[in-house]
Amino acid sequence: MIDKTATSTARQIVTSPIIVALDNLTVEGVLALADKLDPALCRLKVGKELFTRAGPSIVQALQQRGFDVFLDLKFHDIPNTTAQAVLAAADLGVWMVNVHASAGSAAMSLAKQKLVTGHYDTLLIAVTVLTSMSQEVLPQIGVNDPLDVQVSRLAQLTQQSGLDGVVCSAQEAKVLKALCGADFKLVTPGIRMLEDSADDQHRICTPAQALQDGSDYLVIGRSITQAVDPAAKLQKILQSI
Ligand SMILES: O=c1ccn([C@@H]2O[C@H](COP(=O)(O)O)[C@@H](O)[C@H]2O)c(=O)[nH]1
Repeated sequence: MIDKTATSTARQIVTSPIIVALDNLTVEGVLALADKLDPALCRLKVGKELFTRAGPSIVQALQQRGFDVFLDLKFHDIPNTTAQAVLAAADLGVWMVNVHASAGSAAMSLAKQKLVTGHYDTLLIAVTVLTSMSQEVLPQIGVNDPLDVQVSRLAQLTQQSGLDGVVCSAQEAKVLKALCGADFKLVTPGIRMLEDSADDQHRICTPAQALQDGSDYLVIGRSITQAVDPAAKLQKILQSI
């Protein structure tokens, strides 16, 4: 087991709300990009693609460069498996980890309880409705309510389960801040500058609008990682907010 005090006390103050999603890159590309970015200006997100390729050592390599890491593995399983996976993530000293809210309250509560009992400071959040999804596709997964109703329902379930916040679209931020309060973190992917392509995202928003509406953290991947000069693109985004 990793000494969690060694990793958690090393955390630095980051004032930027930007979390850069490290997708569509080789492991070497990720490290080269990390070396061009300033840990005071952004956090980094390790998702399923990168973690499956590189494993826990990539988390450590990014932490050693001074970055807070959001481990975005979106655990969705029975309560015991979900909670143990969250604990394993916390043992890596990550700043934030997530589960799917649709795993249910038992899974979310147990995971949070394990973190509290173990005195971990890792934030635990839950995904509501993926930002790539639109109202039209919800019936495919048996949801016939309006999308914003489903997002609010899962956000409230997440809060009642004791978690620190949710992943949602910035389009839902205003409503969720009013519903869940200022301390409940809203982590919003699907962030695009006006000149950016939406790619596979449906519920998108500009960085400035997202913050104005109550997003706490903006997850930005391809707009930065696929830019000719990623550090310059990050600067441009920061200037826009
Ligand atoms: O609802 C969700 C949950 C997670 N994501 C993740 O965020 C990034 C977004 O990347 P972009 O390149 O800026 O579109 C990606 O890693 C997703 O897995 C999300 O988009 N929506």
